[in-house]
Amino acid sequence: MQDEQRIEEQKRVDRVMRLIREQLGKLLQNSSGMREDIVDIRKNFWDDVTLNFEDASEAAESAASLKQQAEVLAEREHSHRHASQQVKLLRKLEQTPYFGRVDFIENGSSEEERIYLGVGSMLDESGSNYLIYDWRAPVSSLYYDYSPGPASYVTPAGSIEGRMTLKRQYVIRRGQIEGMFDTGVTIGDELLQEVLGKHSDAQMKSIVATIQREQNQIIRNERARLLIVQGAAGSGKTSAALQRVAYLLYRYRGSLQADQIVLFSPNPMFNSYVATVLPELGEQNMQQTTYQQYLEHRIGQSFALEDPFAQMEYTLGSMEDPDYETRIASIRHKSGASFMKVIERYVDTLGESGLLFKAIKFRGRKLIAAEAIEEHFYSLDKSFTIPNRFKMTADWLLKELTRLSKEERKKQWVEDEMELLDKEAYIHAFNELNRKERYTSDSFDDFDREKDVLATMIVQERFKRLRSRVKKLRFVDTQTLYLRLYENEQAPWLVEESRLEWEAIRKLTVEQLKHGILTYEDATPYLYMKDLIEGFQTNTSVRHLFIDEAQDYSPFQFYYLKRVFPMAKMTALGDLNQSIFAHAALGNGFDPLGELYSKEETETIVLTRSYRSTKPIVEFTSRMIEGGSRIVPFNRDGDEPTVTAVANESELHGMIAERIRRLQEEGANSIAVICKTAEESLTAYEALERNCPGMRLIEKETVTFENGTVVIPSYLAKGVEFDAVILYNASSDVYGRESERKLFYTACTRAMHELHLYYLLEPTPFLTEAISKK
Ligand SMILES: Nc1ncnc2c1ncn2[C@@H]1O[C@H](COP(=O)(O)OP(=O)(O)OP(=O)(O)O)[C@@H](O)[C@H]1O
Repeated sequence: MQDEQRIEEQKRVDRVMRLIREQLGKLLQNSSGMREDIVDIRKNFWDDVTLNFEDASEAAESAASLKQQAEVLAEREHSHRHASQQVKLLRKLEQTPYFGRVDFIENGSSEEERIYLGVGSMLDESGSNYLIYDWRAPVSSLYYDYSPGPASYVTPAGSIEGRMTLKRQYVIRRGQIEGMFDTGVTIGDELLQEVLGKHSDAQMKSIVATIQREQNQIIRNERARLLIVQGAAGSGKTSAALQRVAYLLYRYRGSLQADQIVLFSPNPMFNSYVATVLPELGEQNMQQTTYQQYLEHRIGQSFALEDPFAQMEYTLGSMEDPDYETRIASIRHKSGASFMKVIERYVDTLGESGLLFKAIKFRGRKLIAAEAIEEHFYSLDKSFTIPNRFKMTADWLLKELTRLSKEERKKQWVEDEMELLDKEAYIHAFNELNRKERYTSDSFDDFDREKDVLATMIVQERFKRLRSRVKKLRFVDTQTLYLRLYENEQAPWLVEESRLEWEAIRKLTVEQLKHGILTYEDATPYLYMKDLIEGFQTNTSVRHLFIDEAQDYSPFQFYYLKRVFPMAKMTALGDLNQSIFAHAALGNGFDPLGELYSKEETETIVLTRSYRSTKPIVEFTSRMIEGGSRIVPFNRDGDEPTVTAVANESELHGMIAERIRRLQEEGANSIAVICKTAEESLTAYEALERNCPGMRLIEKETVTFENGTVVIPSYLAKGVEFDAVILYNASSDVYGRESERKLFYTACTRAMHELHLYYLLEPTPFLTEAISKK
């Protein structure tokens, strides 16, 4: 029976493959014709357009002819784009036409429908029956949400109820069925086993064939304005996020473009790690960025901006610094909503007085004094908001500049520069006068007029920069304004900041700012203040914001992102057990995030199954954290993690090098030696590199994620995974503080198949706990 079914199924695959090839052949032929057409139209564009501007009606006809020709071109180009997308899809289907099937009988019908699922839809010869359904089609959710029995799916027209009689999975490669499973409750454990058991790839993979039910809830959620996903390490948060992007692009095709979706990821290397998932699904990539890149773009050169990794290095390795406790308190303090209120109170007072302006200078002279700008600003009606008053002040300044530029033309420096002008400039002046018809047959002062034009040109050119600076509101001294926020200990906006540590925080911040340093914890408050003053620079074209590793963002940062992207729905994916930033230690998890939108607009999905690591690894790492028993390992077997005590550093390096050699022999594609900090990583790399050829050191600037053997600081390993993880030094003096528990856990959970830990003297208490709780 099994064999018969397989033969039947193979016959269907053969038929579909034949059709794919036929359709592909036709499309390729048509699209090459289309391409020739386009090239032809472009080449002969002007030949086929009749241009005549003799009178108004001829001109109108010419415009119509031009428009028509442009439309033909646009239409051909559109068809060509569509055809080449179709070609791409068929080529993918040619590899694996489909991966699943469900048989479904709708209530009230006697007909059993067979639904085959693939990465895209395909119709039969008649054009009216689906041979393959796109995995994102409404009916396809049956496959992800149900096992055989009563089942339903939602269409735009309502819910369809019925009965699923079969759910089948296929492994098809190059047109041959290599495996076939009829599945029960979950989607093919066999297939999932196979997928998860493989060695890692330098790129994240699409999980389309094995999406789990709870992941499907994330992917297809359309209601929530804010979707919060709290998921255990390796539970597929990032995977589900990327599938969700593909789903949204399909669901809202025609109205949603890939560049209206932005993914905020933890570091630039992560961008390269996930870059192929969407193209693999036949979609264009969304925009990818990091919070730091956004900050850099906004803050520019005005400060020496610290990045989150430098902050992390400090919090992990500078305990000896006398300011350490103050800095940690400062990071925590500036991350919360109460500090936002401080900034708001401060900006409120600036509406009355206290704004700082910069004089507009030109050639070393003050053209407009700071006092004059201040006077103008505060003379404006106070019922206007500060940003509006700035806009009005800028308009006034631009008018002033126009007036001043006229005076400037008479200055000696303009004469001097005129003498240095070349022939082209004179010709330009002549043409300009001609254009304005200033030359008349009886004019006798042409020379003076030419000089005037040249002087205007020179001054205008030099004033361009001034005008552009005014338009960008560069006449406001936001840097010093931010310093003023802290300078006065009695300031009214600080009334509630009476906590003991505040005085120390205030002094430390003044010190940093005076040195031109803007720490990571100050960057968002600074931008918030700047935007409250100058007006928010919002981005209204972005419709979906994805925030991966959401536990690393402070409530302040979330609030800020919401303001910057007011039209976007937000999907925040995180794991509170991996909160490694000092600002996250506030103990209230994602609660502040839930306050961003109303309860009706917010949904939370919890993922507890972990897919990345083998069962022994998940069981081992879960014992390191509170509530770890709630994490359910996927049933995949493997070796127990090893814990090795070493006597000294030279033994440590010898044993790790030997371990790497063995792992490489066994065929591991990716091996990571995970260290706590960048500093420790460098030490490890220098000691190991000689005995481990090809080993690479990953630093915060690294932008590509590749297979191989690497040494990597724990915080950069976030979000990625490796076949084998070697935890470089799990001693108690490295991971001894409670605040380092989650960092240690994050590092260990990067392992897919093997985990090996080493320590000197005494193991970290987290490790002792994991061993003793067994
Ligand atoms: N449904 C699935 N089918 C196949 N593989 C899956 C599935 N869900 C997750 N995985 C695999 O599990 C691994 C972990 O997934 P992912 O990186 O998305 O998890 P995560 O929750 O973002 O992890 P972390 O928070 O630890 O970084 C990946 O290799 C991914 O391909």
